[in-house]
Amino acid sequence: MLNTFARRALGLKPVAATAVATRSMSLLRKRVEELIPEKQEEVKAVRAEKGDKVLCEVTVDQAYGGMRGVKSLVTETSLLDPHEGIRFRGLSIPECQEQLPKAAGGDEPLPESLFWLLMTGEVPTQAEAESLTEEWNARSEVPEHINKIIDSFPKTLHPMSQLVAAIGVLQEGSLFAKAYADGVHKSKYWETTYEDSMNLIAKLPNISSRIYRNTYHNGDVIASPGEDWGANIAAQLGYDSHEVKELMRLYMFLHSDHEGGNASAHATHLVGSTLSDPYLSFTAGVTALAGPLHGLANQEVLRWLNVVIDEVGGLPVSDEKLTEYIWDTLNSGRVVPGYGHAVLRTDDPRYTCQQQFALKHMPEDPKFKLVKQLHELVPPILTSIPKIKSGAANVDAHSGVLLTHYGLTEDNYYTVLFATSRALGVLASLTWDRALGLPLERPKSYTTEWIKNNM
Ligand SMILES: CC(=O)SCCNC(=O)CCNC(=O)[C@H](O)C(C)(C)COP(=O)(O)OP(=O)(O)OC[C@H]1O[C@@H](n2cnc3c(N)ncnc32)[C@H](O)[C@@H]1OP(=O)(O)O
Ligand SMILES: O=C([O-])CC(=O)C(=O)O
Repeated sequence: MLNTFARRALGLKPVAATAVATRSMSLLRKRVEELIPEKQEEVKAVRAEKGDKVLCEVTVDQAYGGMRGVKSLVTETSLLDPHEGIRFRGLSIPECQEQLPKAAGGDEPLPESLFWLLMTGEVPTQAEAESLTEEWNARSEVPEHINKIIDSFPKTLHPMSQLVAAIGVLQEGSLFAKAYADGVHKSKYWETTYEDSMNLIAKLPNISSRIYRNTYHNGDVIASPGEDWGANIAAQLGYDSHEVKELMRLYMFLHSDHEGGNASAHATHLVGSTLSDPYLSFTAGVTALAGPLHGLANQEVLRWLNVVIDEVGGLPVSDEKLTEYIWDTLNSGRVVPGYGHAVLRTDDPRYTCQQQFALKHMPEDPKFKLVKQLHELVPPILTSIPKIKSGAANVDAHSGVLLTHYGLTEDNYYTVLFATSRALGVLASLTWDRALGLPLERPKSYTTEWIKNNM
């Protein structure tokens, strides 16, 4: 059922929300509302005390070099350490796995509990996490005319392009855009940013799974079972087992956020800084994620593995042949997908966490064994090349084989799952951008001519 704000924005008659939805709808928003004045004061005090401190100097090389290492963003939801990996609001991946509420009978954190953590900095109670499950189910309906538009997309259109287009159309329901057009006071921007974010996140399982079922299963769309967010995604893709639901909860938790400088988070933040609404801002993040050096690398990894397997005539493959293939890739001017990182300098803990899932659920899977073998062979080769700063495995080196194991072999769909998860992090951040009144982002650029003449 659409919530009252969304129905109004879509020109539909408001209907009474269920008692459950009304109760739960207030929980997270109420907590965020309580936290905003505290956080605004904190930021004000930090800026007053430390506003003139220097975070870093920027060299000409950094300006040409993709701003690597330039410290110039503030993002509250997570922080990346080059050696330790990501911490979500201070909690490492194992700490989240231990502390965050789970589904009944499950071992992996509910994405709902992670979203609560990202939004508030607090570990939710089981009841708080479950209130989000209820709330997202209550907000999950996609208007029928938008479903029809999604159904009209050709199967040949890349699923990421379908996702961008679908979210672009969903934007007609943006409460932020409407409130802005109606002249809302800037102190209230966060409220409709929050509502749009919640509506968009709630609808993503319906949208993402519809794209999958249309593209690969002749439009045989599966209705939401109304379980938790991760379980709904698994079920609507066509996987009803406990194990795939667990995998989907884990996947959605792991891919959600990676501080503010990665291309999808930064793109969402940048576009959001123009006061573009959450739907349009998120499409910017999705298009960034669709690049092969970023999220699409998970698709590229699976393709790379499949080409290796075809070329060597099946598994297992010897270390010698694999080494030869890695060098062929490098010598032909291509990257080895799933390895290297702009910030991380050791194995990505998201890789390690997925490996633990595989060891528990699918230790004998031949492609998992190939991934493990590559994990031994690729890093020393890459680190033997002086220009490469890290040869370590990143998150994308592993995710595809987990999905493939359970039968989800359509690799050009994988990044849609990544994007669905990434919505949790970047939309939580966007809500805080509005709550803290962050301004338009607009760094200064120079020409080469200027640098030659002035540096
Ligand atoms: C969710 C994510 O986004 S995780 C990352 C997913 N992307 C991939 O797995 C793609 C493969 N990896 C890469 O292309 C890179 O390691 C990136 C894009 C992730 C990081 O790039 P950078 O920060 O520029 O890394 P770095 O400083 O080490 O790059 C220096 C050189 O090494 C190369 N290099 C880095 N990693 C690799 C790799 N895996 N294979 C081959 N070459 C590599 C770069 O292409 C660059 O070459 P160039 O100077 O000729 O352009
Ligand atoms: O941090 C980065 O640059 C890329 C990455 O791993 C992510 O966004 O998940």
